[in-house]
Amino acid sequence: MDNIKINGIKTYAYHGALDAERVLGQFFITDVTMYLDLRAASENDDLEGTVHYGEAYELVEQVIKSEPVNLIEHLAEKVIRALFDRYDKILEMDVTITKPSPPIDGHYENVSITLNRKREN
Ligand SMILES: Nc1nc2c(c(=O)[nH]1)N=C([C@H](O)[C@@H](O)CO)CN2
Repeated sequence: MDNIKINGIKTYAYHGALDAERVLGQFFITDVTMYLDLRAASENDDLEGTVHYGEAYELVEQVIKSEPVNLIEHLAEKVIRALFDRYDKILEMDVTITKPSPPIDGHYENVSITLNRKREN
């Protein structure tokens, strides 16, 4: 299916299950893939037939900067709900949230979760 991706949205926020994460904060990286029919936009060269990725970006940032939650899974669910509510055209979505530097000892690149959701209504 056609899709629009917004990659590597980097936001400083205070999510996390640990007290230290709520106090110090950290960066969160969000990647969004929105699946929708882009034939109207690609054939008619018209922004009305698609999702304005600049506006979608701002909505995602707004959600990530909103009140802290424990899990990045829950944060991703909030991003998905906000985008589905705002844009009827989106039929399916993948949202990945990455913590580049979580407070976990060890040698690894980062941690991330991905949710895939299809519109239900
Ligand atoms: N599956 C998850 N596991 C953990 C999360 C999370 O969001 N999803 N979060 C934490 C802490 O907040 C982490 O950053 C460090 O302990 C732990 N595990």
